[in-house]
Amino acid sequence: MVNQVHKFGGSSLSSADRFKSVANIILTHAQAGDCVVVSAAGKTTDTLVKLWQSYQQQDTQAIADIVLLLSNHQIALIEQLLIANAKHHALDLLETELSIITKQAKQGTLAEAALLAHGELWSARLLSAYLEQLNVSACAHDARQLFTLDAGQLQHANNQQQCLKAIETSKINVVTGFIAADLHGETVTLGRNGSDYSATLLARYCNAKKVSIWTDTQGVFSTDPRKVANAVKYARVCRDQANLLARLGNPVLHAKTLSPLKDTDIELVVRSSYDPQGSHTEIVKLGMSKQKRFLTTVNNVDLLIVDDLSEGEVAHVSQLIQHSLHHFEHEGEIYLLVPASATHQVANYFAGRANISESNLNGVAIIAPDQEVAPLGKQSEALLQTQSIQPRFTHYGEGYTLLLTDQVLESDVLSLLHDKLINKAQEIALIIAGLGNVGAEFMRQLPAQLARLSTDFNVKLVALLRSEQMLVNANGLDCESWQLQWENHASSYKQADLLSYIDTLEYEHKIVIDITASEHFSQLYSKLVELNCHLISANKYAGTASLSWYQTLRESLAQRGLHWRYNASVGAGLPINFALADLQNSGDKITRIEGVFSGTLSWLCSMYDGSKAFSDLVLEAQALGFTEPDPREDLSGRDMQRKLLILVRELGIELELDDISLSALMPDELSAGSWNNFIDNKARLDAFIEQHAQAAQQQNAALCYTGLLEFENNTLNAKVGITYVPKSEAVANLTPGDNIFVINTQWYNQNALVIQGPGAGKEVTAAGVHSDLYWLVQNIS
Ligand SMILES: Nc1ncnc2c1ncn2[C@@H]1O[C@H](COP(=O)(O)OP(=O)(O)O)[C@@H](O)[C@H]1O
Ligand SMILES: N[C@@H](CC(=O)OP(=O)(O)O)C(=O)O
Repeated sequence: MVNQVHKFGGSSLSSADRFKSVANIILTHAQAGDCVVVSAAGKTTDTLVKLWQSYQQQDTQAIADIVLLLSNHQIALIEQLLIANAKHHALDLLETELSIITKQAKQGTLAEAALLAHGELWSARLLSAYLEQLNVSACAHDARQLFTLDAGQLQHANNQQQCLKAIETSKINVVTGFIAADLHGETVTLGRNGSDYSATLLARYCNAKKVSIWTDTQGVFSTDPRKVANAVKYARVCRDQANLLARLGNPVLHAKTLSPLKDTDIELVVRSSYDPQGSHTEIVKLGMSKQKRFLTTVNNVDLLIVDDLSEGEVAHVSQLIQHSLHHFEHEGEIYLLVPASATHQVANYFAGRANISESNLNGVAIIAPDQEVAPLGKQSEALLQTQSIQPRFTHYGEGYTLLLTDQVLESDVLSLLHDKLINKAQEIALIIAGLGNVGAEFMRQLPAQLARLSTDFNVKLVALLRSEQMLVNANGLDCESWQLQWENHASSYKQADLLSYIDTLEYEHKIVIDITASEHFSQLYSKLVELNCHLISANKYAGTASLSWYQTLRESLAQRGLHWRYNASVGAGLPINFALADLQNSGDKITRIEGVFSGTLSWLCSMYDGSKAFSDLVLEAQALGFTEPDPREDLSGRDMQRKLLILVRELGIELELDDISLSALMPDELSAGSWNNFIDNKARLDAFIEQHAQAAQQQNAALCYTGLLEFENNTLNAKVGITYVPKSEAVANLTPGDNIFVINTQWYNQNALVIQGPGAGKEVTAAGVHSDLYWLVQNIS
C-alpha cells in the first residue's frame, strides 16, 4: 500500500550532495511501497528549454554547447553518486540519449515535450540506482506509462489502474514528475512546475494518505523568503489561498496541485529537504485554517484582452504554453495575465480574438481575506508612491489585488510592502498564567497596553490560567470584562489540556506570561518552548532552576528563535535586566553589583530604628501584604539569593543557586517549625536584630540586608546576607521598600551606575511585565 508520496523538486536535487540528503530523507521518512516523485535536477528543465529554443532558431553552435553542458552536469552527478556497473550503465544510457538528441536536432525531428522529459528521467534513474546502491530496494518508473491524457484530459480510470498495477509494494517507487503520455504514447508535460501535480495525482490514484512536497524552503511563507528577510512561515494555509498563489505564478506550489485532492482526506505538506526536522506548512481544506496575507511577485508578463472565452480554453492554452494562466474580468473586459515569453503563442491560439492591452509588466499581487483586499490595495499604492512607483494597471479581484508596474520590484520595495502590510497582520496570542495580586493588576493595565500595540500589531488574549482553572477563547477574550467571563466560563484543566490547546492555536506567535509564583508552572517551560511559545516571567523559579535544565531551555529557545524576558523577576519594574544587557551590548564589562533586591527586607531594615521591636515590624509588613504569606521566606534571604542568581546568569556566568552563599536575617534555629512557633520565639528574632543593629551603630553604619556579586582577581564572589553599610552610602539611605542596584563596570568604575526605586508593589511589577511584553512584540515582528 502506498502510504505516502514524497516529491522532491529541482531545488532539492541540485547537486550530488543534495541527492545524498534526499536519499537520507527517504531512508528515514519513507517505507516500502511509497512513491518518490522527482523533478529534473536543479535548473535542468530551463537548460532543456534553452536547447529547444536554440533548435527552433536553428542555432547549431548553441545546440552543441547546451548538449555539452547537460552532458557535463549529468556525468558529474553520476560519477559522484554511482559506482561500478551502475555507473557504467548510467553513463552509457546518457551518452546514447544525448546522441539521439543531437541527431534529431540535425534531422529536424526533435519534439519539445520528449526533449524536456529527459530532466525527470535522468533524476528518477539516478536516484533509484543510488538507493539500490545503499541497499534500499527501489525501482524507477517513467510516468508516461502511468498517466495518459486525451486532448489534455487525464484518463483517470485508466491511469488509476496503471498506477495500482505498476507500483511495487515491496520497493521505493521513484517516479518521474512533470511528464505523461497522450493516447498515441507521445510525451506530453503537465506544465512547468508540474511535478507537484504529478505527486498529488499519484497519491489520488494510489489512495495514499499523505503527500510531502520537499523543497528548499521550510514551507509556504507570507512572501518569498529569499527576497524578504522578514517573511513569515505559516503553519497552515488554506487550499484556496495556495491555489490563488499558484495561479498568480508563485512557484512554491503548482497551480493544479490541489485539484486531485478535492473531496479526499489526503494530507498535503510543504517542507524543507534542507532541514527535514524543521517545522512545515500544512495545506488544509477550506475553513480549516484562517485566511492569511501573502505578497507574491509578478515578473515579465503581458496583459491580453480576449473577446470571449469558452469553457476549457484557458486550461488548453496553459497546457500549450506549459504555464499556469490567470484570467479575470476587469471593467467589463476579460483579461489574461500571460508570461511575456508565451504572448506570441497565446495570441496565435486566439487567432485575432486576443489583443495585447499592456506589455512588459512586473509588480506584485497581494492575497488576503476578502474584506482586507481593498484597503490593502490602497495602502500598497500609497506605499509604492513613496518610492516613486506608479502602478500601470491595478485590479481588485476575489481575495487578491494585482498591482502591475513598469519596473521589477526589488527586495527593498518588497520588504517595505511586506513589513507594512503583511507582517502587520501577524497575530500574536497571549496566554497569561497567574491572576493574583500582580496578575490582576497586569490585566487592569492590559487594555491600554493592547491599544498602544494595536496600531502595529494584532495581539489577542487567548487564555487566562490559574492553578486549577482556565478560561480560553482562541478568537480572543475581551480583556476588559475578564472577571465576569472567568466567573461564568472558567473550567478546570489538566496540563495536557493546556498544552494541546496551545498547540492548536493558529497564531504566528504565542507568548506565555508567567505571573505565578509556582515552581510547578515553571517546569512547563520546556514544553511551552517546544510549542514555539515565547516566554515572559515574573516567576523566579525557571531562572534559578538547576544549571543543566536552565541551559537546555536556553538552547531550545535559541534553536527556535524564541525570546524569554524576565525583567520583572528582579527589582519589579526597575529596568535592571535592560541595563545589564545594554551595558554588555555596548562592550562594557560588569565587575560588581551590590544592592538590596528585596522590597520586603528593604522596608524592614529601613523602618527599624529600635523604637519598635523588629518582630512587630514583620507583623505589620505581613498585614500590609508586603511579605510572602510566611514572612520567613523573605527573612531567609532565599528570595534575594534567587534574584542575584538571575542577574549572575544574565551576565552569562554559569552558577547554581547554592553557589551563592547565604546568611538569613533571623537566627537559623527559627527557620524550622510552624509560624506560631516562630511567633512564640519572636524575642529571639528581636534580640538577634538588636545585637546586629548595635554592632552596626558602633561602626557608624546601618544594618542592611544586601546582595553582592564581585570579581576579585578573576574569582567570583556571590553572597547575600546582613551587612553594615556606612551611613554615607546610598544603600544605607533607602526609602522603605526601595530596591537599589549599585553597578560597577569597566567604564562606571570609580563612580557607580545606580538604579534605585520601588522594588515591589503590584503596579510597578505589572508594569515591568508590560515592559517585557512591549519589547517582545516589537522584537518578534
Ligand atoms: N511564499 C513563498 N513561500 C515559500 N517559497 C516561496 C514563496 N514565494 C516564492 N517562493 C520561492 O519558491 C521556491 C520553491 O519553488 P521551486 O524552486 O519551484 O521549488 P522546487 O524546485 O522544490 O519545486 C523557493 O526557493 C522560494 O524562493
Ligand atoms: N522540472 C520541471 C517540473 C517541476 O515541477 O520542477 P520543480 O519541481 O523543480 O518546480 C520544471 O522545471 O518546470
